[in-house]
Amino acid sequence: MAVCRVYTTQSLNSTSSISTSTKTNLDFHQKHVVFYSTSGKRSSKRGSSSTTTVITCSAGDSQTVVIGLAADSGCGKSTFMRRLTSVFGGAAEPPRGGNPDSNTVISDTTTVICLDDYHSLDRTGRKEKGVTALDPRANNFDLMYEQVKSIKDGIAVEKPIYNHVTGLLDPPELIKPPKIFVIEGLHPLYDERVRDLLDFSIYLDISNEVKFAWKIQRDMAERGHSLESIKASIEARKPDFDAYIDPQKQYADAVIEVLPTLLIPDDNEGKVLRVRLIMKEGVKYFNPVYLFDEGSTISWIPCGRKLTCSYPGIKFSYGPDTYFGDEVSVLEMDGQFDRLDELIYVESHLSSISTKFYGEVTQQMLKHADFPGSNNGTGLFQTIIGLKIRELYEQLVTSKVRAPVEAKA
Ligand SMILES: Nc1ncnc2c1ncn2[C@@H]1O[C@H](COP(=O)(O)OP(=O)(O)OP(=O)(O)O)[C@@H](O)[C@H]1O
Ligand SMILES: O=C(CO)[C@H](O)[C@H](O)COP(=O)(O)O
Repeated sequence: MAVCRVYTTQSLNSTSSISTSTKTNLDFHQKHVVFYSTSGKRSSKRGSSSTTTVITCSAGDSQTVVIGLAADSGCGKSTFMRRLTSVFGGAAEPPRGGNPDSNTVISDTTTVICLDDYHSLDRTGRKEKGVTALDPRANNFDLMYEQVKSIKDGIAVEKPIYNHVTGLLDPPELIKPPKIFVIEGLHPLYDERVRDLLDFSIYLDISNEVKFAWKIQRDMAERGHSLESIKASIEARKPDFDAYIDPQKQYADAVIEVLPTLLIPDDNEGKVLRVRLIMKEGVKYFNPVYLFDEGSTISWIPCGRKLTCSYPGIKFSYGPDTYFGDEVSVLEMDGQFDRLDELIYVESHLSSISTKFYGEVTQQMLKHADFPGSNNGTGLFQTIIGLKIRELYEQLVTSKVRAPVEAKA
């Protein structure tokens, strides 16, 4: 039996609204049928209005795994996504022939959407109402929930697009259910209904000092912003970041925390990083990585004959802990690698890293040696989480395939 959803999109000036209803037993047999009946004019220009009705159906046999990646802007989400899609193979590109300013990235197996597309207020609308994009009032969580649920149910959706170039809400784009659907952005863990749809979630927790250093590097060097304007933008976002973004980390299955190094006393350069991978215990299909001996508390300096280290060296730590009242395992790396090919030495001492062959972590890291963070724990832990997501996907799919067979027996 097909399950169909009917979307009616209306946009007027700086706001947009999409209403949905679900219908079963409709006589649609194809998997992702999309019917458009458009009344009014579809347009991205301010001051115009448009109405679009879209019906999408699913045959009900989908196996989409949904992953949430939360972080503030400029905290490495895109870099992480490039590492993740690379683990699954194939190139990741924006939708072909679509809006050139689309925020979506698609590969053979994964579709990554940016939750900025659920801003309900455009740039002018936010300014008029005096709210930031981090404020839940500037975002449409009902639609986010409806559409993530549809994709999980195997139903294609017409997702809005927030255009970062113009600051306007553009006409929607068609998103078909992929094998792995990643929702990345400011609020993937904010709304309980959306949170409950996630098969796995990650929060990138970048400390203020490091965030500032990265922002300067990108926005000054690549975007021509002044130091004062970067400082002002970080300060202006801080109250809403503290109120709405940061608290989401308590819900994440894995948190990658990035802090200044402890190896250099009073370091304020922000180049050498202490990175902590905080992994919740008891998450289905996710077994935390460990160093040497599962559950023990370990401190390890790998520098010496097999790993070349210059000042200030490298220190790993591992052990059990609690995080927001939950039991977790924490793997920490402070310092940076001099020679990435020697990472194999470290990899061989890590267990439960979900590789398919010896040295796969090192291979992935070498493949993307030019990505930011490849010489430290950010790149290492993002790569490992990518491999864990691949394993989780494979186990989830296997369990779904087995379930009906077992039920019959
Ligand atoms: N691991 C890292 N080490 C050093 N710098 C990094 C790291 N990750 C990201 N950066 C810096 O931060 C910038 C932003 O990274 P990226 O584009 O991946 O973040 P984002 O969260 O997707 O940003 P936005 O939401 O603004 O698009 C990069 O250009 C780089 O300068
Ligand atoms: O926090 C952000 C997430 O990327 C952006 O600032 C937000 O989406 C608003 O975008 P813009 O600044 O382009 O209007």
